[in-house]
Amino acid sequence: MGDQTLTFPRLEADKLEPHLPPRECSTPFVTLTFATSLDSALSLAPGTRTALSGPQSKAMTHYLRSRHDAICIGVGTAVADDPGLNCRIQGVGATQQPRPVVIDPNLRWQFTRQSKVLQLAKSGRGLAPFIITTTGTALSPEQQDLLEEHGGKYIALDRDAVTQRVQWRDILLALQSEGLHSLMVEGGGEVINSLLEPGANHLIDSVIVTIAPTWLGRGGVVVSPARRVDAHGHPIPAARLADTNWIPLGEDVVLCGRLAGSKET
Ligand SMILES: NC(=O)c1ccc[n+]([C@@H]2O[C@H](COP(=O)([O-])OP(=O)(O)OC[C@H]3O[C@@H](n4cnc5c(N)ncnc54)[C@H](O)[C@@H]3O)[C@@H](O)[C@H]2O)c1
Ligand SMILES: Nc1nc(=O)c(N)c(NC[C@H](O)[C@H](O)[C@H](O)COP(=O)(O)O)[nH]1
Repeated sequence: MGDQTLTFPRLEADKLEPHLPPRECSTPFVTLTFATSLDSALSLAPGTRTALSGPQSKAMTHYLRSRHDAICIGVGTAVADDPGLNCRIQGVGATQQPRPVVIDPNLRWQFTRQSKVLQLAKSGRGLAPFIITTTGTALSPEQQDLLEEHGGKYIALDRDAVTQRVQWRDILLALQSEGLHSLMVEGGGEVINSLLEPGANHLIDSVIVTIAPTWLGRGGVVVSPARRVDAHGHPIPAARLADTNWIPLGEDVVLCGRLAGSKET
């Protein structure tokens, strides 16, 4: 996403305010946010990064980062994007950077000293990641040293016995015990779809989606959570937003809301 400093106008920031974590929050506040095409795609293919946001909504994403303690992605995104995961809003200094969190249960991410997130941590323009992995996974001492040298660490959590995934509730509790009280979940597809499933979506406090005026076409990484069924086994919608606010930003529109039927914001 480039390296220049970004600004986000106060007028637009005020419109987002009802959808953001309060300045002080004790329980973890979870914001789900991503950029999507008109056909619900996050990128053209799993291993590639696709620019969807225009300049104004890109600045908004960095403004959102300035308002959260931590930002979370899955390992698929870490591998595809070599992300920076810092905040480049003008005036946000080294002490106000969000903590990157990468969910990597099987330690697929082979980060190096050259990885963007570690370079930014080294130069004081961001923080090194906390990597969520699973209990019993063998850590490489070299990777662990490299991560800790930059101020990051591994956090090992148990897998859920049924799904074999790490439960979102456990991730939030672990982050809370690290003093991280608001989390911005950025993607990718598997992370977003798993968070939108019925067992987890009650944990989402706010949803902020950038919709770009483009169709990426079939074969991309899409946001499309598993369907639910009613008592008769008939499919019903997976989730819906309530209290929506549509904010045009350049050629994009930003859709804010909360999940209908989930906890109050
Ligand atoms: N447009 C956007 O806003 C946006 C945002 C983020 C990523 N992306 C794109 O999305 C693509 C990557 O998406 P993806 O679906 O391939 O990967 P992903 O980033 O969702 O990572 C998937 C991996 O994360 C782990 N994971 C996710 N949820 C888990 C859970 N609950 N428990 C345990 N492990 C879990 C698993 O190992 C899984 O294989 C890339 O192309 C990236 O550029 C786009
Ligand atoms: N808002 C937004 N608009 C986009 O057009 C786009 N492609 C992403 N993508 C998000 C992204 O894939 C992950 O959140 C990154 O991996 C973060 O990377 P940076 O810190 O920006 O380097 N996000």
